[in-house]
Amino acid sequence: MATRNNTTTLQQEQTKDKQYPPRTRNVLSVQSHVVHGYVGNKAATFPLQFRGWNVDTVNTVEYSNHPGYGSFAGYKSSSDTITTIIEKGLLSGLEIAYDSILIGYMSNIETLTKVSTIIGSYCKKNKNVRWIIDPVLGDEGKLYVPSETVNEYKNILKHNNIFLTTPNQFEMELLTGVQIDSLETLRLSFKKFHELYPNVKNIVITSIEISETKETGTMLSACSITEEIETINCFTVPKINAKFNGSGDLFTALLMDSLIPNGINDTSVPNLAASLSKVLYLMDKILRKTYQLSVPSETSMQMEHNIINIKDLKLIESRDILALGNIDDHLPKSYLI
Ligand SMILES: Nc1ncnc2c1ncn2[C@@H]1O[C@H](COP(=O)(O)OP(=O)(O)O)[C@@H](O)[C@H]1O
Ligand SMILES: Cc1ncc(COP(=O)(O)O)c(C=O)c1O
Repeated sequence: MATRNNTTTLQQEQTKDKQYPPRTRNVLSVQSHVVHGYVGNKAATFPLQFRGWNVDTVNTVEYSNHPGYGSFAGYKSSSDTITTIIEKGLLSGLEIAYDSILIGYMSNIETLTKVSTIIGSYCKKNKNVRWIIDPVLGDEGKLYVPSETVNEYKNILKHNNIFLTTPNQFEMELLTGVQIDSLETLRLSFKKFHELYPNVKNIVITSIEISETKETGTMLSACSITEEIETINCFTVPKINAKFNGSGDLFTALLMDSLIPNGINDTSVPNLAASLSKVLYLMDKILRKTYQLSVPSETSMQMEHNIINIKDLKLIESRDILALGNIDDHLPKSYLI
């Protein structure tokens, strides 16, 4: 009896939905790789696979662990190896139809330039491929790449059709030349971004701290789209008293997942602010779980005024969160600035 009921439910689902089961989407993800831990491709792969993606990973570095540990071993992949794998092996050789291409940490400017040239011409020929760029330049006022890299990202964003980019506050400042220290300058930075890079469709600033947020222990995340450049949706994010390695990489992967249809929700093209709201909700749950499993409660109390560094996301332990459905009633609401 139970079996028959289950079958009926499945049949009902199949007729109700446009496509059942959901379509498996394909992404080419060009990021760093660590043997131990979860940054770069290691932070993106499991969540994306779990949510129905084939994830083809090209590893820009192969490290034992991320450098934030204080010691590590490994190597940077040469730009020739990376470009041969992408161009000769995957795009020309196998002619894989990717839904999206995601680029994150590049080990040097030569790799960034070569990889972007290849992806740029692939996307020109295949207009439905979404190119997603997480520009890795620095954080909290500190540049951690050679300064020429900033100009290279500017060129790439200016001369290609980019589906989504996810700079942090400092990266947005570098790309626009506008220092963000108030809601007014935040708005100005988006205006400048749209003027400089009109072919970038969706833009999200991952985390923003200005004097107002510092007083309230919060951060902001904000987004805007080319079709409505005057509209900036802003979310208040409660700040957890920790610095997480890999959170930006996970964030961009989850946002890509939410924005690219899987056949079930094709009827309503996902909207950027709605997708960002879902991702912020999931990030909050995953980071709180990571904190709770990483920091003993006594230490947590002692650490109240000091920021603790959490080297590894607890991604596997967060699989129930990645599977969450019916979260619409709990999602954070945005406000316009
Ligand atoms: N300390 C934190 N407290 C709460 N949320 C955080 C924290 N750090 C990161 N996040 C979440 O992770 C997302 C990605 O942010 P972040 O790691 O700052 O990106 P990036 O790597 O681009 O600097 C943020 O939008 C936020 O939702
Ligand atoms: C090689 C590499 N890739 C990616 C990351 C993740 O960067 P973030 O912590 O800003 O998400 C790190 C962080 O230490 C890293 O060392």
